[in-house]
Amino acid sequence: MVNQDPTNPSHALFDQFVQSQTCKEVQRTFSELCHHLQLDPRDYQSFYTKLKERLNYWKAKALWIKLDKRAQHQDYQQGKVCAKTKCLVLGAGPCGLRTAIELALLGAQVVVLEKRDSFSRNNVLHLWPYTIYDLRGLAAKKFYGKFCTGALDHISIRQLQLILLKVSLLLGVEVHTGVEFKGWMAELFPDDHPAGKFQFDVFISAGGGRFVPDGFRWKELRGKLAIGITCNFINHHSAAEAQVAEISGVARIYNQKFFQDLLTEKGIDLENIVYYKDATHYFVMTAKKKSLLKMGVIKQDFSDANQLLGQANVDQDALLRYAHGAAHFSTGHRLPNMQFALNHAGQPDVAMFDFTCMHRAENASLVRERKGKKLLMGLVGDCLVEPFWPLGTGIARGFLAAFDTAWMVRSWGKGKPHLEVVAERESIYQLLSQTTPENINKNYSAFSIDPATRYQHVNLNSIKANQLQHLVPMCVHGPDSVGAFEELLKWCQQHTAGYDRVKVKDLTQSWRSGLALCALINTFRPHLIDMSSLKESDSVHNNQLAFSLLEGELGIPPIISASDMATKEQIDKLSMVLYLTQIHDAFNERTPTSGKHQGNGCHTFIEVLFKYDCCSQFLCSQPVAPLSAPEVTPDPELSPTSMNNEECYFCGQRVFVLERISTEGKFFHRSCFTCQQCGTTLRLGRYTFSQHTGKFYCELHSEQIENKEQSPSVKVGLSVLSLSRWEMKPFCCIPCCQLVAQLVCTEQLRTASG
Ligand SMILES: NC(=O)C1=CN([C@@H]2O[C@H](COP(=O)(O)OP(=O)(O)OC[C@H]3O[C@@H](n4cnc5c(N)ncnc54)[C@H](OP(=O)(O)O)[C@@H]3O)[C@@H](O)[C@H]2O)C=CC1
Repeated sequence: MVNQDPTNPSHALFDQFVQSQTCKEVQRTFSELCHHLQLDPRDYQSFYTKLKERLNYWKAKALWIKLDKRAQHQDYQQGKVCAKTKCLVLGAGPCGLRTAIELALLGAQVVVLEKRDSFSRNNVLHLWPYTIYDLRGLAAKKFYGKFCTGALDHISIRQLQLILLKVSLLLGVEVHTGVEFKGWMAELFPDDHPAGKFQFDVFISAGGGRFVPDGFRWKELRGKLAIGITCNFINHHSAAEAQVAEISGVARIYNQKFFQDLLTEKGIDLENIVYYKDATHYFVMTAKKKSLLKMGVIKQDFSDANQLLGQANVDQDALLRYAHGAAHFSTGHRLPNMQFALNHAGQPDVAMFDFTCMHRAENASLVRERKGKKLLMGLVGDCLVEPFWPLGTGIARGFLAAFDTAWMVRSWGKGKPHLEVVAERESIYQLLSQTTPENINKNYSAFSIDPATRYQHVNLNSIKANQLQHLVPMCVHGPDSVGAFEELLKWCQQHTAGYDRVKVKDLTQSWRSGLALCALINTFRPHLIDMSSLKESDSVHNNQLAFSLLEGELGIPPIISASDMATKEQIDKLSMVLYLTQIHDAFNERTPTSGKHQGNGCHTFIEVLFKYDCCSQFLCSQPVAPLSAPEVTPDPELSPTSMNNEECYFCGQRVFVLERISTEGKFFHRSCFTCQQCGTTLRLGRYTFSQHTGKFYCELHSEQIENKEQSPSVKVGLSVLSLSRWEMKPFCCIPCCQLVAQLVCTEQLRTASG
């Protein structure tokens, strides 16, 4: 090669690396380059710097300029911000690799595991303008000269993975292929793989739609049956093939004649079709069930989509004929020599699937304890939100989530309290499903991992830490928290000592009769309670009195009902700790005015507890009111709901923290969470929520409701209903049916690989 120094083999190796066209080749040439330059790729902190120093080659320099520009962004703080963070990324799909790059730029040690040992996906992805800009910034064109030339706005998954793999390796990411992550117990396969020794404090799953790690919950959202077919034909790159125009999306309502002719000529009935010319000739179409049955592609009609499209019910040869016929016709019979490309299994690359059903994780992050240490977990890509093909959102939202995840890891690396890290991530996650090319910021050059550069109207605090207690484990064993509990106990003992029938020995049983709580209140507000009037046996009354006073005077809501407190076999220690902590903090604002004791107790338990993530679910959502001299004697019979702002969404009754569950931003009793139609108890991971009616349904009735709501006179009405149920809010606001029809149908499959 003319451009390289013939005396320097590293230049040739570098060229080979840049031009490699398979995953294996990239890994091999990279390893040879490292070997030649005497670089250890595991030396992640200085690998990139040393590589730049040792590879004095103008072609490489052009690449460094691009990567340096990105790396110098202030968000990364010169790669120091996550210097102590160790991240395991599962999946070397486009989203896993894109995330890995950002984590490496933050200075983290990053290991990627991928169970496949080759990149074999021919399907073509539509790229939103910002993703094109982003990939250009990562020197995509240096690795793939044809990247988005002219008006092209798509790329094959395989090619995209190759680009991202190369950038990842250059930035010091360790990528292992042919390794499967088997879960926390079984860890890796093969089980003796060296990556099994990697100790990490951040785990990012980018394993695609089928891999969701333990701890994350999914929502399944169903729309109208829609059957997608993808197929790839070999691109021989002949002049005749070059002449054939791409179809960036043709929908039935715009070209009735085209679809009618296709039906007449071939018996193929489609809603729409897209054709992209890339490494392959790639087609994606939505086919009507009736024509698939008629053409013998689907053998038997079933109402269940899984059964309908199950392997046993599909005639593969008929499917090939169907796909071939549609592709041939739609390109005006001008594509010569149409041979199917092969998929990773060596079979003709044709797939038929149901894209009616979408999955979406309820949360994008959580914290777990693993091997005695805190582990931050996050989801990106299809395992976070399965893309709705007709909107072509896969990569665009996948990359946004990758940046958001990197922002989360940055906060983690900076030592932000765990609950706050998760709360911020979840606040940002709320925006993802509503993002469109139109409503993201347009200044692409300013895009960074900081969400404010990309989303309009970001509120990093829209979800509060106290709503996320289930995502962050409680640590009651840490030495500091044990100390804090003892200190709290001591404070309680100090301020209840000397009261008749009160002996505080612990933070649970000693409080059952309610007398200890009343004594605590009496110490600080003696005129609120006449202790002599209380009977030890009347524990429900005593507890109710104490709870009402504490809520009315201090704004501290009870965590449990008075009767449960009196009769429940077990009193939850941590709940009590946090309840008493709030009382402590509220009373600590002031010293006792009179009563048996003077002086305040200990310092802030909450701080210690927060430090150890003893979560804030029990903390009052309003600031605790400072104690003021009461004007009136509170009524001991005060209704527990009278000051209640935590009502069950279903029954309207008070829902105590300990008995409540929440989803869709609503709080309710576990027992009230039932299907609106049949009363079956619902599970958090399996229900349908209608945004129209605000009601919850079981799987069976979600379909019936959907059918009922479908108006036969306005067919797209169902799509509107479905889209709104999938929280694509901009669509539901469009009043004009025609406009909706246009949006749904033109977008459908325009960007289909999504
Ligand atoms: N057919 C298509 O057209 C597809 C398109 N895409 C596009 O790519 C976009 C981004 O996808 P992305 O989220 O990155 O997901 P991908 O599916 O592209 O990548 C995930 C990778 O992780 C691998 N994986 C899954 N489980 C494990 C495991 N336990 N251990 C190790 N590796 C594992 C998967 O292998 P395996 O696949 O063998 O499970 C896959 O190679 C999508 O939104 C979509 O646009 C993605 C997938 C398919």
